[in-house]
Amino acid sequence: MTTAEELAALRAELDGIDEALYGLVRDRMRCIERVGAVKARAGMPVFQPGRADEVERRAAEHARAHGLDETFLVRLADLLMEEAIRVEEEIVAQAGASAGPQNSPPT
Ligand SMILES: C=C(O[C@@H]1C=C(C(=O)O)C=C[C@H]1O)C(=O)O
Repeated sequence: MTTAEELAALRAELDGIDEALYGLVRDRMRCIERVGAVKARAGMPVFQPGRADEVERRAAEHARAHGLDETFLVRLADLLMEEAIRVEEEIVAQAGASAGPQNSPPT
């Protein structure tokens, strides 16, 4: 196999892995939408610091257990949470807007 062929095969493998990874990100975001709907219904704040710490801790633990760089995996978890919070905020805002004036305090 030439170097070019070897690289092409590895890059095709990477493309497949990326597709699988993006599919999991999509699944995570669908789940986040459901979390956002629950929080909107319960009037809970979107950002839950205790849970965010736990997600970071689990990422660090996974990195240590599987020989990945801890800082990298925690950054990845933070990036996923950043997007999750943006989407949840949107869902909560929409739920508030569509609830209409009956949700506002009396004037
Ligand atoms: C998903 C949640 O909401 C936010 C997003 C998180 C995530 O993407 O894992 C974690 C903490 C939260 O602030 C949650 O509260 O569970």
